[in-house]
Amino acid sequence: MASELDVRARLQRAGQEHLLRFCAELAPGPRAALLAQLEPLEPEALREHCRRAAAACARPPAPAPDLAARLRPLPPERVGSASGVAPQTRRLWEEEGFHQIALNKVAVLLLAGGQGTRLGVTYPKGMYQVGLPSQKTLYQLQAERIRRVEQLAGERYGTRCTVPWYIMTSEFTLGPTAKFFKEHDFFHLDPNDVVMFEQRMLPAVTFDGRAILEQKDKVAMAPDGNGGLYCALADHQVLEDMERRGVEFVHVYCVDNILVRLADPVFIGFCVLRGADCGAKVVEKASPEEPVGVVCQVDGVPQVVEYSEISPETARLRAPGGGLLYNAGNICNHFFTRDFLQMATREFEPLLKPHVAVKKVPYVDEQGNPVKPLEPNGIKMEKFVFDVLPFAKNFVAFQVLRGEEFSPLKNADSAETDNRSTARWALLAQHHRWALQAGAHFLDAHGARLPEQPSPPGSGEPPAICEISPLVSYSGEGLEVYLRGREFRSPLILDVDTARTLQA
Ligand SMILES: CC(=O)N[C@H]1[C@@H](OP(=O)(O)O)O[C@H](CO)[C@@H](O)[C@@H]1O
Repeated sequence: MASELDVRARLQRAGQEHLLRFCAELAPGPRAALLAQLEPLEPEALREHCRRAAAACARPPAPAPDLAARLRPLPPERVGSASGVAPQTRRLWEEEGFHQIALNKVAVLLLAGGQGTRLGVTYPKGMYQVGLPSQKTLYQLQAERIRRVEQLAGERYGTRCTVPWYIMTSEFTLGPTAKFFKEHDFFHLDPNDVVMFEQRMLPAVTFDGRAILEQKDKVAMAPDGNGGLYCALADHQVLEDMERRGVEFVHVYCVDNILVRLADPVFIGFCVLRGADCGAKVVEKASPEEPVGVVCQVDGVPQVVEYSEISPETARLRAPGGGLLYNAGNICNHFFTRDFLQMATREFEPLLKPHVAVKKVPYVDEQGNPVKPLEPNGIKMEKFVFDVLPFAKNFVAFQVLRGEEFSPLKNADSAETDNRSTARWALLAQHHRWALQAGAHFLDAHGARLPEQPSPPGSGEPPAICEISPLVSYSGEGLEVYLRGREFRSPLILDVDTARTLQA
């Protein structure tokens, strides 16, 4: 363990010695904890971090004034579409994706280091359940989709295959996530194929460049953003693990989208056949104000411009056809080749510019009293996972249908959108649609037929409740054998056992 003297000398070099101002009065335990927290902070990096934060704060807030003039939509040749192509083309992409999965060349990587502040929970978002009849959590849905996609690929190619699941956590989420997976027996995945690793934390900084003490014995730290991925991959030799397993293609996604298609064979196949090193799934933006990044070009180079960094005027611009000019909403589903990730960790990461978020950060005042600020007082610096896109040699975007693939859980129920109810409805509406397409009919409690029009996205609870286990169907496939021409009382939970009974 580092001595106080040692840590003090390092902090002096970083210009952050004030972090030890209560050290003398701390009991041995808390003092050791504080020193342990401070020890890993590299003096030069800490100095630079605090300087950058203060400098960024001194500039006028985003968006950059000249951004609008440098922005263009992506050229159509860079964009593929899951729904707008001939079925045989889609099948070709899907087949290629399954083939790569069957060859054990595909992994999924979950970004799960966030704190769920907007959602208002103190535990990792993946442990949240939105009130489905099955009470499954986001983690369970994701685990089951992995199992199903492995099964589908395995059946097609007569092999047993594995899609390893890499999970990037943070100091906040690693402990509870690991415990949750153990308690749930890794949702019947092989624990060797679930690899958790931790992203780094960075101190929150005041507007004048001083790292903030949250308690006398604790620095206010925040995860370094989902772009912390690249440092974390290097810190924990994750790419070496991928190489050992023969993984070539990685589907990176964020935890909160209840409809996420893990290792989506169509997306993977599209990217592989296009020879892409880097890809992003997009949906049509729901409105100019929707808080999603836009995939576009800046100075002719593909990039995501985050919702917090585009001006409302630019977001509202219309294309000649009447739709939004910047319509490609980023759903935080990315494709990377392992080679590209290798270069990202070695070469591109140091070039990524951190983004600034001004936040209310609890602190201790000069007397050591804890203060909960009412106004923003601190800066958190984050890197974004998509900021490596401009380095891609061959970037492609892939447009998918919102109702099939995107319903994020961001907010508490008091918000109008992207909350627990909208996520639950999106999944139930999708499964209702799949069941109708497979020829099912639904009855109410009195035995009367329920309406058979699939409800449009965003229209609340579907007329019949039907939840289909991802272990039974990944994207609506294979349901006819259980459902065609049959009547079911709502609610129907089509899990593996029910499916077996129906088939018999
Ligand atoms: C840094 C980053 O990845 N931001 C993403 C991410 O936003 P958050 O508000 O950070 O959850 O997910 C959005 C989709 O849900 C996507 O549109 C956006 O660009």
